[in-house]
Amino acid sequence: MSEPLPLMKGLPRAKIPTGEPLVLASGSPRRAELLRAAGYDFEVCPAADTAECGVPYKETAVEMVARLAFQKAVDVVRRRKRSFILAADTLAACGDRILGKPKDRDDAESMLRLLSGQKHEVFTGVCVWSTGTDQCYVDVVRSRLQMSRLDNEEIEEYLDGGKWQGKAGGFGYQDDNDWIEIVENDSESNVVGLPMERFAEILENFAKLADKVQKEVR
Ligand SMILES: Cc1cn([C@H]2C[C@H](O)[C@@H](COP(=O)(O)OP(=O)(O)OP(=O)(O)O)O2)c(=O)[nH]c1=O
Repeated sequence: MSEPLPLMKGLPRAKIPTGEPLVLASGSPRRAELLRAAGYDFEVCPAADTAECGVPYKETAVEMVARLAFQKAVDVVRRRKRSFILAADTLAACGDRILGKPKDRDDAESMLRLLSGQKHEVFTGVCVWSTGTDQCYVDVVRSRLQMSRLDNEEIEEYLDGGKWQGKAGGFGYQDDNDWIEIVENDSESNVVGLPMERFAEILENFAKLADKVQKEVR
């Protein structure tokens, strides 16, 4: 088995406040790996792709990740009894462009060319929901990053390797090259899909933070 990445070490863990089983409402291998590395027991129950629908007019990246994390949680809440559900959504943003997962290699290439040499941001929206107490909380964590200037050869080689697939912005911070530096909010786990430090804080303060959800929302 390969060594865990340095960013998977020393991650915080907190107790699930309601005692319900933790359910990860995401098919992201990174999120599962982060939770596992921190020592959480959990089950994976990904939200349906249709939970990521809707293109509201002039939505900001913060609004979008919050909405998508909430929609993914709702989708799984409808199917689960007595669970503590965790959903998330990650997007990159550069200038006024919001970058999701690339549709194909060409899309990934245009994202990489846009990010090359640029400061940019990664936002992760997190939604936690107790089905027992019907309480829910949504939060967004932002990290600022700097991408090195990439030459054509580096871009082609990265694209050929296929690691861009399934990653917002077409690039993985965890992929072993040193192209990206975090310049603000040093949460590596946030950048790769789940802000573990914030998640632990939310669990510790859930009773104070969470709002009661109207039953009709389900
Ligand atoms: C910016 C960045 C994102 N990512 C990943 C995290 C997420 O898995 C993915 C963004 O896509 P998401 O839509 O947030 O998540 P997902 O499709 O993988 O899973 P699900 O919808 O079931 O929750 O990009 C990295 O792995 N490394 C990075 O550096």
